[in-house]
Amino acid sequence: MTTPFCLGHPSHTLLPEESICRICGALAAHTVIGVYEVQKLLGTGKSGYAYLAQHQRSGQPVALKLFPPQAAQTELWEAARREVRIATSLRHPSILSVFSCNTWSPEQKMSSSGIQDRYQTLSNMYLLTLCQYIPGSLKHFVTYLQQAENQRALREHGTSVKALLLHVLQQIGSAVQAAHARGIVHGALLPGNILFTSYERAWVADFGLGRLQPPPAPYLPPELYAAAQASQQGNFQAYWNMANPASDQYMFAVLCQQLFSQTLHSTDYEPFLPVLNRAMHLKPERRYPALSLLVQDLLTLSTQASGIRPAQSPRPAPGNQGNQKNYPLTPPASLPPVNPRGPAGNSGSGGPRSSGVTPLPAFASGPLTPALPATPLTPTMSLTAEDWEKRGDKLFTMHDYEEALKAYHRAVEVNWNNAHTWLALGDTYFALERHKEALMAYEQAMYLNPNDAQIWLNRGAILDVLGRHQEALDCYERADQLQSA
Ligand SMILES: Nc1ncnc2c1ncn2[C@@H]1O[C@H](COP(=O)(O)OP(=O)(O)OP(=O)(O)O)[C@@H](O)[C@H]1O
Repeated sequence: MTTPFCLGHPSHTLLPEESICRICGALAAHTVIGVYEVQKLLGTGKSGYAYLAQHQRSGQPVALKLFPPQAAQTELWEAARREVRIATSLRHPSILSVFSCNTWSPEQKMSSSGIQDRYQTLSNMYLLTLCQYIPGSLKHFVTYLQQAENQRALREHGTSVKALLLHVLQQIGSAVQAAHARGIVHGALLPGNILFTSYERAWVADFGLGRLQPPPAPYLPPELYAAAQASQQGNFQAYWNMANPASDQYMFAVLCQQLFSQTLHSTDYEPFLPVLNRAMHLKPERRYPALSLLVQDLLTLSTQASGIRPAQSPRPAPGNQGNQKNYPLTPPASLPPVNPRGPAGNSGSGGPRSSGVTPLPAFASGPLTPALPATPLTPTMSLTAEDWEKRGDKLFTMHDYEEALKAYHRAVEVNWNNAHTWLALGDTYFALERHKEALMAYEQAMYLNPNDAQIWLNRGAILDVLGRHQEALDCYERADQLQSA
C-alpha cells in the first residue's frame, strides 16, 4: 500500500485516514469528496486551496475549493451561499456558476455524501464549493497577447491586441455589472478569479465568495483599508459589509491598468489613463456611478483612437445608473467571432456562437478529457440501450452535455427500466443546470432502484441546489445507510 501524502507544496506524508494535512492544511491526494476524487492542487487563494477533482463515474473535471474553518468567517458562510446561488441564477455568460456550495467536514471522508450540513461542530467544518474547471488563466491570456506571432495573427484577422483586450474586459465588466444589478458585490476582482476557456472568452469566478476576505494591495481600495485591517484581526464581517460596487470598480480599474501596461505600448495605453484614474479615485463618490460607464468610456476611447466602430452599449438613463441591468457583450467590429464552448454549467447562457470564421486558438482541454472517437452521432437503429449509454458517457466526459442528453434519451427509449441510465440522464440535466428535470430523472432512477446510494446522493445534491436542504440531508443520510449496510 502506498503512503498517503498531501497535495500541498512541499508535500507531506500523512497518516492513513488523514484527509487534511495537519502541517499545511492541504487535502490528501485522491481524497474522495462526494462523487469527486481530488487530483491536484490548482492554487492557493486568500482563504483556502483550489483543487482539480474528477467525477468518479464520468471523469468530468471540476474545480473544488475548500475554505478552512475560522469561527468568525464561518458566520458569513450562510450569506456567502445565498449570494453564490443568486449569482449562479443570473446565468450570465461570463459568471462562472458554482454548482455546489456547502459545508464539509474531513470526518465525513468515508461518508457517501461528503457534503454535510448542520450536524458538524463549527470547529471542523469547511466551506466547500464545486464549479466548472476552466483551463485558462489570466497569465495564459497575457502571455498569448505578448507574443509577436500572436499579435501578427490577430492583425491578419483584422483585429489587434487592444481590441481583444477590450473585448475581454467588456465581458468581465458585464459580469460584474450584472451582479451589481442584483445587489451582489464581488469583493475580489483579482487575476486568480479571471479564467478563460479561449483567448476571447473570459469568466469571472468567486461571486459570493470574494468578500469572505479582503484582497491584497494593489487591489484593495483605500476606503477599505480599515475594514481589511479589522478582518486581519478576525472581524471578517467588516470587509463583507464594507465592500461595495465602487470598490469593485476600483479593483477592475487596477486589473485594467495591469493588463494594459503588460500588453500595450505606452502610446496605446495613455489615452485610457484618465478613465482609469477616475475609476481609482481615492474618493469612491468621484468614481463612475456604475462600472458599465467605465467600460463604455474605455470602448469609446479605443474606437476613437483606432477608427473602429464603437460597440453599441447604451448608457443607462440618468438616475438609473446604479441599477443598470446589463449591457450587451458586443465585440469590437473587427474581432472575429469564434465559438469556444463555455463551461457546461453555463452552456444555456447565450455565450458567443460560431459563425464559421477561422477561430482564435482555444485552450487545450484539461488532461482529464480523452478525445471522443470520430463516430457520427446519427441514430443507428441497431444500437442497444447500453451502446447509447456508453455514447452518452463519452459525450458527457467531453462536456458535450446537449449531445449526451440526446444519447441518454435514446438509451431510455430503448430500455425504460434501467435506473443507471436515468441516473446518467439526471447528471446531464444537472450539468446543464436544468435542475427540475434532473430531479425528475433522479426520482425515476430511485423508483427503479431505491437501494442505490449514488442515486440518493445525487438526488440530495440537486435538492440542495433547489434550496430543499432538509430533504437533501435525508437523502445524504439514506445514502450513508446504504453504503455502510
Ligand atoms: N474554476 C477553476 N478552474 C481552474 N482553475 C481554477 C478555478 N478556480 C480557481 N482556479 C485556480 O486556482 C487558483 C486559486 O484559486 P482561489 O479561488 O483559491 O484563489 P484566487 O482566485 O487566486 O484568489 P481568491 O482567494 O481571491 O479567490 C487560482 O489562482 C486559479 O489559478
